[in-house]
Amino acid sequence: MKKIAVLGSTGSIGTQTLEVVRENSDMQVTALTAGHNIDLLEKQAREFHPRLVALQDEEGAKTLAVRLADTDIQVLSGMDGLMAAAVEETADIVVTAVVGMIGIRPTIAAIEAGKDIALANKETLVTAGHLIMPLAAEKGVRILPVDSEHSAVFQSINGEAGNKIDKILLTASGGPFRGWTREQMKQVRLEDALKHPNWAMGHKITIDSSTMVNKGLEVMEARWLFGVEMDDVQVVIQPQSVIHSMVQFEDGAVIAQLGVPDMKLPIQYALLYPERRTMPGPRLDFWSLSSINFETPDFENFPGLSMAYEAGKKGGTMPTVFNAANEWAVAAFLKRKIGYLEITDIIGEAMAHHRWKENPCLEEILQTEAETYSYIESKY
Ligand SMILES: NC(=O)C1=CN([C@@H]2O[C@H](COP(=O)(O)OP(=O)(O)OC[C@H]3O[C@@H](n4cnc5c(N)ncnc54)[C@H](OP(=O)(O)O)[C@@H]3O)[C@@H](O)[C@H]2O)C=CC1
Ligand SMILES: CC(=O)[C@@H](O)[C@H](O)COP(=O)(O)O
Ligand SMILES: [Mn+2]
Repeated sequence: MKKIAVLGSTGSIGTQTLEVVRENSDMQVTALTAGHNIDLLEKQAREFHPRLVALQDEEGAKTLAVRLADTDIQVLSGMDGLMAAAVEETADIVVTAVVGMIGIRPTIAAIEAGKDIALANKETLVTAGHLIMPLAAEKGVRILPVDSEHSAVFQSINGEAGNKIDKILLTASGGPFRGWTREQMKQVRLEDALKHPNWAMGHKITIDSSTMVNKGLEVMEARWLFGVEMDDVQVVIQPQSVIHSMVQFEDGAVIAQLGVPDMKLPIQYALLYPERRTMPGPRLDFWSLSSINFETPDFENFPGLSMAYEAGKKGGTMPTVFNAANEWAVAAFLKRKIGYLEITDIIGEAMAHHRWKENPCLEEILQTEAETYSYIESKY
């Protein structure tokens, strides 16, 4: 029996993880967490019978405890609840499906407790990869990628132990504004940015895809997961999101993973690795697929991607500034408090203002996040 804790179970990745669990009778849920969605968390708790559930919202957790009083499920709240779910003793693997760098502390706690990590929460690796990867190695736990591109790379290097990666070719859809100029993007509304061409995802990552910041975060994520340099990761626009990513080896061979855009495959692969198992759903039909296209990324009109390379190459606290500024700006854009182009303007301003530190510890990462927020709030 595979015992699974899901951090962020009410979100896009969380609910798809539970669909995978529903389809596999040898999987069992040990803990579930959410931010505020008390109704869905209660429903999930009643269906999957975890030992504990945690809600970020303290008041909501009190209500949930009353609602679940007829069960033996423990109800916790806040960061303590998230941490307890991450280290719940019976779990083998923790799916990190919370959004944002709030995931750093529970991910570190889970690794310290010896749990394998099915990692969706890319912001954690971007900001704390230099702490997490060595810790995982020391504890002998596996960091199994859930992000579709990283799962594709992981699948492409399966069986290639000992062979050096020459280049990771990280595919990007280009988002809803592919081919647009900054001038055209001035009028972008929230509703436009939330229309991803190929994937149905949570709001934050959908906005990140539209600005190409998602791809920038993914370049940094790949650098930590696969132990390569930033310049060894090349972004390739593949508008249909059919090729999920590719790896070029030293002899020039390129190995890719393809499939329909469906996150349940990378989720199941991470949970069952190295086993592949039947999965219901549509398949790629090469007879009806008219074309697979490629384009070069537009670094000028999508400065979020250039700034991500700059932040990743600088290292230290700079990826945290890049990420924290983006989290702040996307949250403000989702509340219609800033315009679309201000998202990347804010990231640039925060990076230019930052006093850089090398090799930050956890406290310094969280302090950098707080300082980045205060700087932006003093201006916006
Ligand atoms: N969606 C996708 O297809 C993909 C997502 N990812 C990554 O996976 C992660 C999750 O993305 P996604 O599922 O889209 O996000 P969602 O916004 O759909 O879900 C986020 C989950 O985290 C919970 N949550 C939000 N804020 C907090 C908080 N402050 N404390 C505790 N829990 C919180 C939410 O609870 P509530 O519902 O109560 O708000 C929800 O359960 C992100 O890092 C994203 O980049 C990577 C690849 C693909
Ligand atoms: C499904 C997934 O992994 C997302 O990160 C997706 O890749 C976003 O699409 P973009 O390629 O548009 O960023
Ligand atoms: Mn992705």
